[in-house]
Amino acid sequence: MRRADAPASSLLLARRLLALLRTERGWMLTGTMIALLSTLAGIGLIAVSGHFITAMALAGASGAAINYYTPAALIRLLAIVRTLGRYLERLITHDATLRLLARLRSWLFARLAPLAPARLTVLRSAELFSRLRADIDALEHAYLGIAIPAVTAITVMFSALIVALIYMPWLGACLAALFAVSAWYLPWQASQHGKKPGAETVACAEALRELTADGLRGRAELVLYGAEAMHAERIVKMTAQQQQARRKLDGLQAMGSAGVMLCAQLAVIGALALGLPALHEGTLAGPDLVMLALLAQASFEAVAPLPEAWAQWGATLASAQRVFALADTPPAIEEPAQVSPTIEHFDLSIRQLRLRYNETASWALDGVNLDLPQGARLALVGPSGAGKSSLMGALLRFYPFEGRIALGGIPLENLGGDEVRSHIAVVEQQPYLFDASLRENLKLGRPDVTDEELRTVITQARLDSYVDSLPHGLDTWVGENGIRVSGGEARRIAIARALLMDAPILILDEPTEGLDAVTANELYDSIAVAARGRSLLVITHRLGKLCSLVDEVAVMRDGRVVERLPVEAYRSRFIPDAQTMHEPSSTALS
Ligand SMILES: Nc1ncnc2c1ncn2[C@@H]1O[C@H](COP(=O)(O)OP(=O)(O)OP(=O)(O)O)[C@@H](O)[C@H]1O
Repeated sequence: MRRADAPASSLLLARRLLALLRTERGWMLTGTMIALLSTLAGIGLIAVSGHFITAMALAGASGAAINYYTPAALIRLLAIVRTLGRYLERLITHDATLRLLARLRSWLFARLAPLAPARLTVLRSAELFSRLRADIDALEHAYLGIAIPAVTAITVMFSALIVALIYMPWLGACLAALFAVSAWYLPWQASQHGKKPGAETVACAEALRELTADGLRGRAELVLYGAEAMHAERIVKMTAQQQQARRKLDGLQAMGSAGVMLCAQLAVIGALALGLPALHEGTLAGPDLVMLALLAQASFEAVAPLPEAWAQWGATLASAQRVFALADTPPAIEEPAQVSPTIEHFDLSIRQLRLRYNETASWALDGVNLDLPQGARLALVGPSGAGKSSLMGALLRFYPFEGRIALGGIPLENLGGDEVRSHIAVVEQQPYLFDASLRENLKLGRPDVTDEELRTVITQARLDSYVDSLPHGLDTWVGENGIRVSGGEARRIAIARALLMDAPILILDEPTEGLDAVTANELYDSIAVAARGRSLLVITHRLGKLCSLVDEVAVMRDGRVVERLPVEAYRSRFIPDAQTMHEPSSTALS
């Protein structure tokens, strides 16, 4: 049953892939046609040249006069078509490939974006990266490595058969048999035997990427625990396994190529064996025999790439299957069918909110009730695992939930995810800085922002002296390979980003966690400016000096808000000396 299903699903995958790439079909078709034309011209050149040289030799020997001009002109034409065709083929097919790549990547990215973060957290980043890169590359290779060789080989075989049948039907039959062996049997055998090592190579490559990425991320721990050699050993073992599988594949490919070459030589022998008697009988001219033998041999040049193309086909389908499976994953959050209603005010109300990360997990939020009226300033405190970040995830419409959250009286389910997030600015504990300039990083939520507006928020976020100290100011590269950004600076950049968003609600997730007292102190001013005129929700384990930013405190424990009280009452409960802010330990809350 499974076997009967397989071709249908392969066909379906191929059709879906073609449909996806239809916007580029003009370029693809042009490239294919030019590739075909230049291959046919190359084969024609060999056959016609053989014919011409033989005819000239025979004419020279017998002293007969022959027409030099027509074949010489034809040879020149074929040579020009072949040379120009090769050049144009490279140009157009590579351009088409790059277009395909861009189209596939942007398509997949657009399909993945709504899956973040709820659906993508189940995939390890290396796996996701591998799918985005290697699988898309494999799909893009389908055009250059499979479609063009297949179309070219089929057309060349068909043309060679017609010519052979016209001159010698038996040569046609002989060629048909040899084409069947080289274009179907050998590639089929290669693909059957190549399945296992092929899958192994892909799996090893993925594992190697994961191992390398993991080793780089955890390099400090590897050095600290003296485990570098052990990690390196695992990489070496995996590389050896990959090389072993690769060797098997290379062996199969070499055997396939040798088989095709053998078929080409057999075709020449066949042409001569069948043609020589005809030559003696006078039913076939000498130049025609040479032309047929050369044509038969040259046709196999077009057949030669087929074993690899065939082997590639299985890997391409496997890649297509993985990519489509990922792209078809339904988003965790369903967007409302109708246009979001206009929000009149920004009161937030949460009732009986429950959230868990999968069907079998325990509830991360288990009946949260909380109000954040417009303009209110509230701190949400609680020990690790109490559910503070989960509450933020639900508010931002990242995760599905039970119960009710309403923004301006409108249930979140009736608002689009982007609509909700456009009203809530978040300053994360560890803001991500893209591998780009500071300007690009700041403009993330507002690409159209003017330099003047940028300057204003930079001043408000107290980033001005930092920006002035940078070698290229706002154009300084700050991402992975750029300058080092301290925890405090990164937080300020995030605050400036949030200010640019101009959202009525601001959420700060552990805004001073990991910062020294001086840096944290400096940050309060920036936060106070960012919070002005907005509802503020500060998420933290320990309130500390953040209490100066809020009026009330909600205490979370075990997925619920267990208490809400004015900030003074909260402080007096835990802090005998409010000036030094001895810790209101999160465990003391429980
Ligand atoms: N992406 C996730 N997948 C599965 N479980 C999760 C995920 N995120 C959080 N949890 C679980 O949900 C519960 C609440 O975690 P959450 O991160 O919301 O708490 P928190 O109060 O923000 O903790 P912290 O202050 O340490 O960040 C915990 O039991 C945690 O293990």
